[in-house]
Amino acid sequence: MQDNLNETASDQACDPVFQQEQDHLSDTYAKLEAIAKNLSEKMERRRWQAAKDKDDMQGEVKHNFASDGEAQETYVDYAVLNNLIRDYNLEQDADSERLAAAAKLLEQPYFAKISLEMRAGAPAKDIYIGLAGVADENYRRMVVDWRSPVAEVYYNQENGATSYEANGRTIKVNLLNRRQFDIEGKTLRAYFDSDVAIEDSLLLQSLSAQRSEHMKAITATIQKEQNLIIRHEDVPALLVAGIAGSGKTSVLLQRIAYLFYRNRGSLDPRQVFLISPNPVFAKYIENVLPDLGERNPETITYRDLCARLLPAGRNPQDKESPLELLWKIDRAVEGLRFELADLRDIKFYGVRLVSAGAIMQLMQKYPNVPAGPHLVTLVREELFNRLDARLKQMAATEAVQDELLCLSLDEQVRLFNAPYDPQTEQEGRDCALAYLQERFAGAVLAIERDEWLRIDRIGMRLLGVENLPVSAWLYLNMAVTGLGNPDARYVMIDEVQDYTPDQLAVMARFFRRAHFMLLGDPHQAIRPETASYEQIREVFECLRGSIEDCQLLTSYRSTPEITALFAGLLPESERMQISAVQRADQPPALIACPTEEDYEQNLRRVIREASDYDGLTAVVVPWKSQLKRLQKLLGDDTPQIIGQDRRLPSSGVLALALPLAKGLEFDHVIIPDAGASLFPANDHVAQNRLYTTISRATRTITILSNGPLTPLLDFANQD
Ligand SMILES: Nc1ncnc2c1ncn2[C@@H]1O[C@H](COP(=O)(O)OP(=O)(O)OP(=O)(O)O)[C@@H](O)[C@H]1O
Repeated sequence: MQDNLNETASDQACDPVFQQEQDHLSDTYAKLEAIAKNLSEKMERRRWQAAKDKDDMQGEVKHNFASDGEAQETYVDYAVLNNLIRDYNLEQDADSERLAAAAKLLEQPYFAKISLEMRAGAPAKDIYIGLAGVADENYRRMVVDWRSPVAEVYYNQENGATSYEANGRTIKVNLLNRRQFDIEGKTLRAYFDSDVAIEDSLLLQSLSAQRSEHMKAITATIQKEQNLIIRHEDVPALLVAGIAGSGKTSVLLQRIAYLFYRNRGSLDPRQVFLISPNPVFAKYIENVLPDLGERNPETITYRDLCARLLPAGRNPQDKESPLELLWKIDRAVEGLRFELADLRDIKFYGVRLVSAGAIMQLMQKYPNVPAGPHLVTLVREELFNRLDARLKQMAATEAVQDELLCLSLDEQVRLFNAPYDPQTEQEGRDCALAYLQERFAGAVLAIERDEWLRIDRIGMRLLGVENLPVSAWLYLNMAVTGLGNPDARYVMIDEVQDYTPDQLAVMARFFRRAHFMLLGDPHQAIRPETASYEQIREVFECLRGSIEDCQLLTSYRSTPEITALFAGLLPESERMQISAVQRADQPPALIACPTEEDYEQNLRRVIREASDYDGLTAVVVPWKSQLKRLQKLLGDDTPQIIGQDRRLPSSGVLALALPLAKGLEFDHVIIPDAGASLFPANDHVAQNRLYTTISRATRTITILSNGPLTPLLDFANQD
């Protein structure tokens, strides 16, 4: 590998390759500036021209509806005007996308170059790869997007004969050189030519940079095993098992960016869901996709999802349902027939708008349609009509007309844009209908949400279970009514090991047409009831047909010393496969304090010292309740406590519980008490908690205990 990282400015001046690349960069940068300037001017001109054309044409439209023919002519004029505006908008949108790409590239025009021999003996073709693609005025590619097919060769990290896939074809090429750049704006700082796959100077350089309060994109340094996942073909479910810090979240976000690129124009961010473990995590990752020039997908927690689907007042957090119960629902629903007691009146403000009996009669109109989503859809449509008819009937009554007269003047103006003063009977009825439609808007929602079905009663009848747990209730609702999101095309679940099997089954069924990507680490399961990888496979094989597996075994987050410490908690066969790429740093500090006094002194000391460190230090306890103990012990010296809705600061010392620290990383981690009472030996879940906590650290880890350290760490003390 050739590396000019340590070259001084004068060395660089003598390096002809450096000079050539700097010249190429300067040239590219100047072209990018010109492209951005031209686009801005073109857009400004178009804006002006569009406004003028619109004014001119609006002046010419006659607004004449006197006869059918004249009305027809007016409509045609409007259509022409609308088309003109649409064409302007389309052109403006396309240019605004190009301008955004050019602006992005002005920050860093590219980060790599591959020199390819496309055919044996043909001259090498240099391809520069950047965050976006851009062509010059002759339509020659100056920079190709990192997601374009040919860029795959860069990520394959293999010099010599290699290939990439484009339009379903495998294209064989010879990679002569793979060059990485450290560039800022128009300045080339360094370049690295790598001919050995595993050496990646840019990666080392990027990893040695201090972490920040927000996650960063890893576009320039995506590794081969990560790239396989990012560019994976669409499958019903892809299950990724990656050790702590192996880039699962990074890969997930890069994949979303890749999907938006590959499906440009057809994939809307609202069709992609990211199920995030908690709001702090969602804030931690929220900048990555916008920095890549893409919009964020719908990011929600499982709890939020349930809250949206459950009836008001029902707590989304609840005991879990055994998978068997869910599978039983599928079987039971097959023979279901609705009974009157399964239905409830649609009733608001004491007014029965549609009775359960009337709903039953509607159902009887379809004797051959079995109970289930199809029948529910038919009845739902009928109910909308019924409600409409009922409101119209009510609007004609004197009682409602009287109510209108009693409305305050403000209310009348808000509802009818003028004081209520109908000139005809029909006008009076129209006003009354508008009033009733607003008053009973909840009824429309209740019909939409199929609240006229008593899911609990149906569950009781079919399954003999009273008060169905949340997931069983949702699952039954989906089976009976077809509740779900059929428009979602991709669903990404991060920290998949933290969900129970029934929660996963609810998501697999709710997003019934989506491709799932499930990322997790079985060793980071910190609650006993969550799904094992075998159970995850069972759920997705059962509900989505099949599941494919991928692994990530390199730690990018932590130093080799920290990686060895958390890997030491794993069985030997797994430990042997794990590697770290960071540069070596300080060994972990393990401090077992013989007395209470000694413990308090040491804890105060390490927290005090941490406040002078560069970067962010987290004091991580296993549960929220431990934070109270910490406060009791340290009083005013307790670090700032981070709760659910907080953003992470960029530096300082903070304290938080492990469930919230999951998925995040900190420069320094302090485990205030790693004694046997919190981390008992032979306790698999406690071992996972320790593994997860240690692996949050990027640079240093300090572990204290009041008394002896947990026997789980005996291996570390022996070294
Ligand atoms: N290819 C890469 N190039 C540069 N940095 C990387 C790369 N892969 C991962 N990283 C960095 O490693 C750290 C860990 O990545 P990430 O949080 O995505 O891992 P993870 O597997 O989701 O972690 P965990 O499961 O432990 O929460 C991040 O700082 C990320 O930027």
